[in-house]
Parts: sequence; structure tokens; C-alpha cells
Amino acid sequence: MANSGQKVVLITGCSSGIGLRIAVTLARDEKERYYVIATMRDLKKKDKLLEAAGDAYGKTLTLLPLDVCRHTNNAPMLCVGLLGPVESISIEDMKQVFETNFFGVVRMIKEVMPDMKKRRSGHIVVMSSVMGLQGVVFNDVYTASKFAMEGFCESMAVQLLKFNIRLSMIEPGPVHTEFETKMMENVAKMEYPGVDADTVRYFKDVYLPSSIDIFEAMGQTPDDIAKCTKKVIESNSPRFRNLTNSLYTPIVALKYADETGGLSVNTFYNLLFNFGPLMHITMSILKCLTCSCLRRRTVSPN
Ligand SMILES: NC(=O)C1=CN([C@@H]2O[C@H](COP(=O)(O)OP(=O)(O)OC[C@H]3O[C@@H](n4cnc5c(N)ncnc54)[C@H](OP(=O)(O)O)[C@@H]3O)[C@@H](O)[C@H]2O)C=CC1
Ligand SMILES: CC1=C(/C=C/C(C)=C/C=C/C(C)=C/C=O)C(C)(C)CCC1
Repeated sequence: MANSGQKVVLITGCSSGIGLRIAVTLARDEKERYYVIATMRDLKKKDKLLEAAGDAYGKTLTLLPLDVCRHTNNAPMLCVGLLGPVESISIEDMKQVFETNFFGVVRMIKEVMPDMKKRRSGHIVVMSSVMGLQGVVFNDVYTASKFAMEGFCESMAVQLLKFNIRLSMIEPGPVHTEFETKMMENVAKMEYPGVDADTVRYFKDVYLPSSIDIFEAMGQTPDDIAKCTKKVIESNSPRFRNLTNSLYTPIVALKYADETGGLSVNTFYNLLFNFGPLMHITMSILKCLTCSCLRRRTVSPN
């Protein structure tokens, strides 16, 4: 049980990736300021979390089953991501992504909100994405699910503030987790029924190699996202939007720099179709420039 000085933190999706790392980071806080209720839809997957949590389990971390889709049957679930030409994705699969990414968040907020309103306190932290702020080609449906969630949360934040409840969005770019692995596995198995040859080529030969380069050059670790999330939780005046990767700031800024949308559409078009083949080199240079060993040598004043 939590003691009176501890903040109780309920986290969903703790079987892997970002959710797991946030649960462990908070549960292993040196001052033991958090009591973490780590949830996952299938407790059989608890081993990775328990191994990482070590002796925090049973002390500052407890486990509970929680499926944000409240499945009543054993229907196989998609991963939270969905990639590929829309012509080859069924409406059913698209609805599943919305079921998890949008309605999953809505359900959780509806569950916790009444009690927080009564207490006039609480902080809801939602894992969004840069794709909740900026559309990315061939990620149309995943992006739409995150946009829907951003719109919902942006609207809710105003009402919640009146009850002294904070709402914060974490907006990571690419992060190396099972999300990436599952997407690539899905892509490897993908067939392209009803998709014309040009689109398949743009997806497989232009988008995918660029995307892999971007993951390699810009990818963060779940630990980076957990540290950023902890900072947001610990802030006295938590920000609504929290980009975790400053390399993405210019990409997201494009749409605000030109309200007609032309600047972002044309920039992404050029980046992908005109400079796509150069992406590998550009990303390698970017990686070098942001690598801490080079920064130490070039930026350090001494
Ligand atoms: N990785 C990335 O590049 C980025 C990820 N994000 C976001 O971060 C969040 C976590 O993803 P990430 O850690 O990367 O990916 P992972 O695939 O590693 O983790 C996803 C987690 O969500 C759980 N999950 C899936 N469906 C449900 C459900 N119905 N109810 C409860 N839990 C469920 C999975 O559980 P199970 O093991 O049972 O499948 C798993 O624990 C997602 O919202 C994603 O959109 C945002 C930006 C970038
Ligand atoms: C290919 C390509 C891009 C790809 C971005 C990617 C691959 C982002 C991945 C983000 C993830 C995985 C978010 C998860 O929520 C850019 C930079 C838009 C520029 C245009 C070309």
C-alpha cells in the first residue's frame, strides 16, 4: 500500500517499451516518492517488468491487469502502430488502432476523472507522439488516431484545469521499442492487395529506407522518454505539450509557420521524394553532429 507521503501513479501498457521504463523509473525513485500501479493487459508478460523493477516490486510497485480496450473475447490485437498504404489496410484494422490509441485514452480519462474532480487534484499524462502534431506519409491511420487523441485532450485540458487537474502530453519522435520491431515484422509480412505498383515502390523503396535512417539517427531510448515524463510529473507547473526530441522541433514548427499547410506538405514531399536518397547521408551527418563525443570536442568552451 502507498504511504500518505507517496504519489500514487497508475500506468498502462507496462509489459514493454516506454510504459515499462516509466514504471521502473518511478518505482525506483531514490526518495521513494511514488507508489506505482503498473498495469498490463496480460499478466503473463510481467517478467521483463519485474526483472527491471528488482526489489521495488512489492514495495513501491504493484501489478494489476488492465486492457484499455476492455476486450471481452480473445480477438488478436494489433500493435498500437499501423504503417503502409491505406489501400491495403482494412477498415477493421484501422478501427482497432483507434480503439487502442484513441478510445483507450478516452476510457482511462473517463475512469479516473470523477474522483480527481472530487479531490480537486490529479495529473493525467498521455503518451502522444510527434505524429499527433504532424502527419507522416504512410502512417496515415496511426497519425489520425494520435491527432484525435490530441484534439480530445486539448479540449479536456481546459475543463480539467478548472478542477485543478493537470493534463500533459508527451510527444516522442522515434523510440527504440517493440513498437519499431512489431511494425517492421508487420511490414515484412505485408501484402499489398489493391495497391498500385508505384505506391508499393514509394512505400518500400523510398519511405521505408528513409524511415529506418531516421529511426537510427533520431531514435531515443525508452529511458529518455521515462526521464522526460518524470520531469513533467515533478514539475510544479507541468506543460501541456512536451516534445522529447529537440531534433523534431523544426519539423513540428513548419505547420505553425504557414497556416495554409503548403510549407509542411511541400517540405515533406521534397524531403522524401527529392532528398530521400540523400536521407542516409544527411542522417549520418546529423547523428555525428548530435553525438556527445563530437559535441564535447566542438562545443565545449574549454
Ligand atoms: N516507439 C515509438 O517510436 C513511439 C511510441 N509512441 C507511443 O508510446 C506508447 C508506447 O509504445 P512503445 O512503448 O513504443 O511500444 P511497445 O509495443 O513496446 O509497447 C506498447 C504497450 O502497449 C500495450 N498495449 C497494447 N494494447 C493494449 C491494450 N488494449 N490495453 C493495455 N495495454 C495495451 C502493449 O501490451 P502487450 O504487450 O500486451 O501488447 C505494450 O505494453 C504508444 O502509445 C505509442 O504510440 C510515441 C512515439 C514514438
Ligand atoms: C520518412 C520521413 C520522415 C519520417 C519520420 C518518421 C519515421 C517518424 C517516426 C515517428 C514515430 C515512430 C512516432 C511514433 O509515434 C520525416 C521526418 C517526417 C520527413 C519526411 C520523410
